[in-house]
Amino acid sequence: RTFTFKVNRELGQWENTSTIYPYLSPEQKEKLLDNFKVAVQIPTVSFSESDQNITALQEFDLLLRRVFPKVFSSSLVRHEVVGNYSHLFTVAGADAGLEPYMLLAHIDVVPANEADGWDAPPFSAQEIDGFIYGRGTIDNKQSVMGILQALEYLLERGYTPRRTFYIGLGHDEEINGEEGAVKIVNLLKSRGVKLLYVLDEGLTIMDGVVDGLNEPAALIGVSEKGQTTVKLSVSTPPGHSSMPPRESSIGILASAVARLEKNRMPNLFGHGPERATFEHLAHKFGWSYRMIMSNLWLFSSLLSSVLEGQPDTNAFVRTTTAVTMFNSGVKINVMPAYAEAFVNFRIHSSQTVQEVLNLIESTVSDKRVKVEFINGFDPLPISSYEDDTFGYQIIKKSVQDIFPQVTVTPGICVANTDSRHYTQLSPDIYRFAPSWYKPGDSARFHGVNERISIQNYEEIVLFYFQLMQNSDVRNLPTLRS
Ligand SMILES: CCCCCCCC/C=C\CCCCCCCC(=O)N[C@@H](CCCCN)C(=O)O
Ligand SMILES: [Zn+2]
Ligand SMILES: [Zn+2]
Repeated sequence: RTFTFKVNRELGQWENTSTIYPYLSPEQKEKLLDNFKVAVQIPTVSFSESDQNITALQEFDLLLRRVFPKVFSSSLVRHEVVGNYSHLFTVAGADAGLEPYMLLAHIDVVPANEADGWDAPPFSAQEIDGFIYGRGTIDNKQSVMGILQALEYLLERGYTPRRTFYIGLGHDEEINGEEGAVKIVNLLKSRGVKLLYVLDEGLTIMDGVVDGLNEPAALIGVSEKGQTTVKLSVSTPPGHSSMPPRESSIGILASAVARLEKNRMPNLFGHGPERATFEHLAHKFGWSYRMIMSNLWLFSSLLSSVLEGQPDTNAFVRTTTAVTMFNSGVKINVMPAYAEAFVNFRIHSSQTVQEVLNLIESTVSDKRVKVEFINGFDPLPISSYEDDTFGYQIIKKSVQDIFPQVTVTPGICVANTDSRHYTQLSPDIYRFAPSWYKPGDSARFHGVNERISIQNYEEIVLFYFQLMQNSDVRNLPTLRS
């Protein structure tokens, strides 16, 4: 098989849309950092589907109104509160004939506990060595604040968009988005809105994460994995611990769970959009890897075994298995009557929920273990990333404008986002925010020491600033043949 390398669209002539140069003055840098820190300091935590910090969500609403006065007063912007704490902004374009697009982000964060080993309190937004530490700094207040800050600066500088766009800020993404994203989608559907493209949180700029790839790469998520959760349970007669049976309910369940962890789901490298990721990156690898990369499918088993060696790259190549809850036992000297475990699977693009359930059954293969389907959905459709795909090319151009040293390539988002609720509004949904992701950073998502560099936050504001202007082109440039 030979590779086709995509011709860079920047070789074509881009339409001029009276661009406001992406620049931040020292005063603006100071202000945007202050705004971002306050946003991180408000603990907008989603604890569970029935427990959110409502006071914090209300405080966040007031913050947005206070720090983005132009956004909230401009005659071009319509603001609506949806589901009590989510926000929908409609920014009116001058040309009603152009199809609108939409930017998404979420306000809520997962819980954080300083005692887990944070270097700074998780809602302090403390600055250490040029980084702001805090829950939400990369998931996903950098996008919430970055988008609105960019719009504020554009409005300050007299910007009037040509193409209408929407901004949707969900307040419950971390607990499924039923009150936020789902209600925003229903509202837009009732208005007959169709979107040219949607951009949400997701993949990032990977730097030094893949062995042999010496340059940074911006991975635009063109799909996201599906997921399913199953409950495994075992019931055995209770009794005195001085006369235990050969196997306890805990032991039987532990063996089943261990079988699932040991027998991972198949490595499906090359069967989903991750194939395109490596095709686009092949020529960027160091010389020792280049032979492997340029004969990718000849060497795919070698490459896929390298990828499955790390948790983040492993998530790229297979359906992952995560045992997340395990409960049993009531007293030291009582044999437990019942043991249960929850296992969360993130489904590779080339598999379905049903196929994963079948594999679970055959791996557990013990009639004493009850396997119950809790919930799940198939992997999301794959958005287009062709040379003539407007959304993908506009995102790519905006990345290249702000990060000229970065290669842009399609990827697959390993986690889920609010954008999965938008499939009826647009076929082209992308998951990406330009935060830098370096070795070790995977542990910061939902983990300890979540942080972003001050410089990176400024780059994010400029990226959205550029994206809003680039989206105003009527058509993509024609490629030279
Ligand atoms: C070739 C390199 C491959 C590297 C691939 C891995 C890179 C991972 C980089 C970033 C991952 C960031 C994911 C950000 C989105 C997080 C969204 C999130 O947390 N979603 C939740 C939704 C929960 C909804 C309630 N069930 C989730 O998926 O759990
Ligand atoms: Zn998120
Ligand atoms: Zn998250």
